[in-house]
Amino acid sequence: MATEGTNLSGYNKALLPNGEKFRVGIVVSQWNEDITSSLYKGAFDTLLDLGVKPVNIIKWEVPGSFELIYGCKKMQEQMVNAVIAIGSVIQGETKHFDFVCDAVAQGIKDLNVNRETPVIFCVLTDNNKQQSIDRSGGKHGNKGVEAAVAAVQMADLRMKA
Ligand SMILES: Nc1c(NC[C@H](O)[C@H](O)[C@H](O)CO)[nH]c(=O)[nH]c1=O
Ligand SMILES: CC(=O)[C@@H](O)COP(=O)(O)O
Repeated sequence: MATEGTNLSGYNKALLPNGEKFRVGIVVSQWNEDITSSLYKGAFDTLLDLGVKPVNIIKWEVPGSFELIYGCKKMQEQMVNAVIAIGSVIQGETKHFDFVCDAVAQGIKDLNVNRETPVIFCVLTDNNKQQSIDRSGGKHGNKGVEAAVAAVQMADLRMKA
């Protein structure tokens, strides 16, 4: 199902684990900062709503989405239960978009495969700015909210597994 017709901000708190015991690291790209700051706010506010304590949310910034790979790798070493990677990649004139998106997706996949701390993929890969706006607090909701819910669920899974 595409994002169209769903809402990225919808969740049922009663069906989710309590986040009070979790520490969550969030690595945020500075490219398209208007978009990534909205994604971060959605994630931060949702983590608090799910019981994560403010002192247990660690935020780092990196230059661009490509650097999320390295930033998340180092965040995994910070004794956190989950990591959220936040970025916004928007198609330009060249194939650079394809290489950045593929590299980041593969790099974050590798961090999940090769290490124990789950890394949540909260990277928008949009054809244009309006699609990014629609998915970071616009008509389709906020992917940062979706990412925070996934982070708490995966932290809980890791603790049980
Ligand atoms: N065009 C976008 C970029 N490009 C920058 C790269 O992510 C990287 O920082 C650079 O190639 C140096 O290694 N990054 C985004 O996050 N979003 C874009 O739209
Ligand atoms: C995703 C990118 O790197 C892209 O926005 C850069 O734009 P361009 O392809 O026009 O150089």
